[in-house]
Amino acid sequence: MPENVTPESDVAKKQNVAVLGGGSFGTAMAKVLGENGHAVHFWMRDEGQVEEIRTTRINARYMPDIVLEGEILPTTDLAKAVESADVVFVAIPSKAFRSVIRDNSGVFKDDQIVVSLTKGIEQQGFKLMSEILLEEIPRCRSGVLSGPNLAGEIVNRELTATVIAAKDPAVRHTVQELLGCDYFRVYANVDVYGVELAGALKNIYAIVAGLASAQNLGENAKAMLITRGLAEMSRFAVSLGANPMTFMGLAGVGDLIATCTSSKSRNFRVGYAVGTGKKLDEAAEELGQVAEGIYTLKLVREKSEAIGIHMPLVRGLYEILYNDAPIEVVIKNLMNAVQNSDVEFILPRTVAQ
Ligand SMILES: NC(=O)C1=CN([C@@H]2O[C@H](COP(=O)(O)OP(=O)(O)OC[C@H]3O[C@@H](n4cnc5c(N)ncnc54)[C@H](O)[C@@H]3O)[C@@H](O)[C@H]2O)C=CC1
Ligand SMILES: O=C(CO)COP(=O)(O)O
Repeated sequence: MPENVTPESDVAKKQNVAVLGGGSFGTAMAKVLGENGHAVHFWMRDEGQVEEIRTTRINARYMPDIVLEGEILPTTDLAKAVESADVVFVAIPSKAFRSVIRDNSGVFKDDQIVVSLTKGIEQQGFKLMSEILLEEIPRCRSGVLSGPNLAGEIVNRELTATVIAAKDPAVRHTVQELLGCDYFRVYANVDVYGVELAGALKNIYAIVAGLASAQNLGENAKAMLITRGLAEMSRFAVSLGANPMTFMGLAGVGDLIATCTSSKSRNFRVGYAVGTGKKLDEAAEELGQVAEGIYTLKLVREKSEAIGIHMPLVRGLYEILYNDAPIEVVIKNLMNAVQNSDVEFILPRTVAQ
């Protein structure tokens, strides 16, 4: 059978799985897994939230209108959740990802499958979540899930596709079997770094798109920003070892489309708020949920300058968010920069002398 086709069944009908993180995306994935007939050990820190889900089957803070069907087992006992599970999904924001895994590294089992759902980059050392898993729990088999996956749509069973990226084919097949259903399709990739970096980088361009929307820029401008965002993020990722073709897939262009065109994206909403004159802190505070792009922007700006990769949208957005640069000045500078190659894998970019 070809590598990219899911075998009949690697996974017995019902599995024990764990979802770590009780926010929007943890809840969305717990819901899919529960509806697919699996026992979901759903870990979160807050005892009140556990009690609420246990008694009402609703995670009121993050998904107030959604009833979680199936065998959902909320708990504050991470060790018990992980020990009970064959496969662990981690939906913890990047800022806390390492500490949660490190503090509990002893409870993971040899060869256990651990899948990151997180779209961010660690502040120290520019580490992606799969790299953190490899460092903290090298005994486990890891994968990353990324794609155009707005949690608020998935919980309403709106048709969605995603990507599981893992080197180990058994990890890819297992995750396809666990999550796939008539509203959720799981495609496979082996370019773990590319898929993961795409998911983190697109958050930056979702902020840009929100800002453009607030400024009432037209459809041409929106298309320009999304496409140049794609050029910029793939240039950066390829320089770090990602496969450029990954950016043509769901985790690249797919996720850019979903988040750059919708106010359902929290990153888009932060950009929109700043575009209407709010300060970044105020916009983030009002959101009340994680917008990873705010932190990713800082790290990518620093990294791109260190390795000499041209990222004008990153630089411009950084100036607006962190140095209070006037939006119209940044736009003017971007529009008057050197007119360069469209697709630089075909025609190399002209580098200014
Ligand atoms: N919401 C979405 O549509 C999607 C989100 N993601 C990614 O999933 C990750 C998680 O995001 P969301 O669930 O949406 O965020 P959220 O803001 O809705 O929830 C974050 C959750 O993490 C918990 N948390 C924070 N620090 C923690 C710690 N130290 N220990 C334990 N729990 C902690 C919070 O209590 C909260 O339950 C992010 O990296 C995001 O980019 C990926 C795909 C879609
Ligand atoms: O990654 C996402 C959808 O694919 C979620 O985006 P936000 O974090 O901007 O809401």
